[in-house]
Amino acid sequence: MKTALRIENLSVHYGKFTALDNVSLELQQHTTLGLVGESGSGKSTLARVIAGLITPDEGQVVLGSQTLGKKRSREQHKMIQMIFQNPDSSLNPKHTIRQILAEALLFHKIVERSGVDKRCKELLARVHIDERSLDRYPHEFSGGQRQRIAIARALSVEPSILIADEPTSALDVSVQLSVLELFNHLKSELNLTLLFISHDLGVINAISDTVAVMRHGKVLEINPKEQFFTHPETSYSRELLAAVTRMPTSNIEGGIS
Ligand SMILES: Nc1ncnc2c1ncn2[C@@H]1O[C@H](COP(=O)(O)OP(=O)(O)OP(=O)(O)O)[C@@H](O)[C@H]1O
Repeated sequence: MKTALRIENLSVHYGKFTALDNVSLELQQHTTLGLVGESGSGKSTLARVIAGLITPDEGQVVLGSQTLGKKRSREQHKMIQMIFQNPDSSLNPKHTIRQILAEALLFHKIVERSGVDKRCKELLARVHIDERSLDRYPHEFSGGQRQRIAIARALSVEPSILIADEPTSALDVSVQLSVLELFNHLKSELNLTLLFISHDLGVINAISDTVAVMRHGKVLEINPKEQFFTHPETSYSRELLAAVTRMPTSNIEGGIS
């Protein structure tokens, strides 16, 4: 298996508080790394550093064979896309879905202007939204549909790595499952590498190949999913698993039984 992304000795301090403490890990190509940990453990900070939204105080992010500097090129930005808990943070409410997708497609020169419409329709089809919705505005969709549109927007620039930070936490359980199925499907269809953050171990089980556990800004454990769920390495992981009193059932491939 090839390494898609490597992070080396990352530290981030907010004043005197250390949010990331010398974190190193690797994302293997075409796999999903599920990142778990209690609130405040540094998961979002790590995601934001990888996406280039925060500059770390120490350490580096290496994409393939390129070390990403403080100022990323447009091409480097495009390769790592992020999806947030609240899809509205990436969907301009004043723009139609067509405008939202077209802006990304043209900015990153993915298609010529004449090819925008066709590509917008393909992107919507990919996330199972009716192509006739292109002239509607974000508020005209449900939360689950808005998250699908945010995923289409992220995919529009053809990234190799997708970071999803609690993308299903704000959704109803039934909608959560369909969005998770979509991520699993897109991963295999588009050969994506995923970093998927969730505090929900049921979700992590349904989506991950590998699980990493964070606490107090450090990665405590990183292991194949099966090993994490059956033979967790640290007492903290055992506590996390013991704290789960109810796991949702799923029919997602590789999901919860
Ligand atoms: N801009 C900031 N300024 C100061 N402190 C911050 C800032 N952003 C995050 N923190 C602190 O850093 C720590 C890690 O935050 P982070 O959002 O990375 O954790 P998390 O594991 O994603 O938590 P959650 O699951 O609640 O989203 C928290 O204690 C948070 O309060």
